[in-house]
Amino acid sequence: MGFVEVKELTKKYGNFTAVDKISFTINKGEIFGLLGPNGAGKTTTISILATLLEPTSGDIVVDNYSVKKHPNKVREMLGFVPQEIALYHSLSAIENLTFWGRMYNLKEKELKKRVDYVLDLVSLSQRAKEPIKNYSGGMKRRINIAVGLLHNPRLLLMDEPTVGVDPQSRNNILETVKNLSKDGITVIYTSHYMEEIEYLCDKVAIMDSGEIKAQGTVEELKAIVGNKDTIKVFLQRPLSSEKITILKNTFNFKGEFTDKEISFLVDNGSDQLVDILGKLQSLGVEVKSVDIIKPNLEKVFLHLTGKSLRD
Ligand SMILES: Nc1ncnc2c1ncn2[C@@H]1O[C@H](COP(=O)(O)OP(=O)(O)OP(=O)(O)O)[C@@H](O)[C@H]1O
Repeated sequence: MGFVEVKELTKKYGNFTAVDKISFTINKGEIFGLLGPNGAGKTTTISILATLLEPTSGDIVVDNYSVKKHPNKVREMLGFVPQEIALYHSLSAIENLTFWGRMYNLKEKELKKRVDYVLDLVSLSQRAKEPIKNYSGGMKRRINIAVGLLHNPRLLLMDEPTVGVDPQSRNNILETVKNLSKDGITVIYTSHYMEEIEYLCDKVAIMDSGEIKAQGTVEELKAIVGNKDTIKVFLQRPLSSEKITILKNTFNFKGEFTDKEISFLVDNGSDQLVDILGKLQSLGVEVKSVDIIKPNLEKVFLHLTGKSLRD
């Protein structure tokens, strides 16, 4: 039994099904990614987990407590970082955090310690006394994350936490999430940025149109498209059909030949590159440039849904 069990979860808004019978399991301390484009149903799923929305059918169980039967028990365990920033702009970071800490009923002595701790975690201790209105969007979002961590949750829900943030804050957020997981906190992270999901997540569910199209580790998902590198060789001159036949007979791995480029699907692109270029040269093929493309979740998404993640 996992720490979080999502069981045939469905959410309808009127006649429209936003989440359609999805199921997944998350173990304690894992970072679980929900990857999908806008409208896939990620926020709806995470809002049900946060006990802000009720499921139409199905259930989510966190550490044996159902969001339907024991929402208060679930709420105690989780920290929620929503997409919208809910901070008082004229107050400082410390004042905002203290306000939220009191909402969580933290005792004053404990509260002060936790405020210092979470500010350090998001690397904003130095700026903590300034009003939030002086902060960049990314810094505000980091304070939002600090709020979600104040009461020491065992499960942290993060809904697209890096949308619209500067690169420095983005890196800080990604490193914070990694460190939380090392401390045993379970994290659910939604995003439409596949690079973040690949970097962070132990397991991933690919969502589209309210459904989970595939789930597993990043490696397992990449294996759906073959888990091979593509070496693209761009040509100086178009190849004759005779030359293409010779090339096809020479290279015994899978490849695609057009008159302007040749793509090879290989196990380890950088190891095979020199050999491939050497063979092409000996056959008189003039090469303009070369690109090695690693398999990624974007390719997997395209393969599963027929569309791009960033449509
Ligand atoms: N309150 C609502 N009433 C009606 N439809 C809704 C409501 N909330 C969301 N939807 C619809 O449900 C679908 C899933 O939305 P959801 O916000 O869960 O997706 P998402 O993957 O989180 O995308 P985003 O990144 O845009 O938030 C969308 O088509 C959205 O328009």
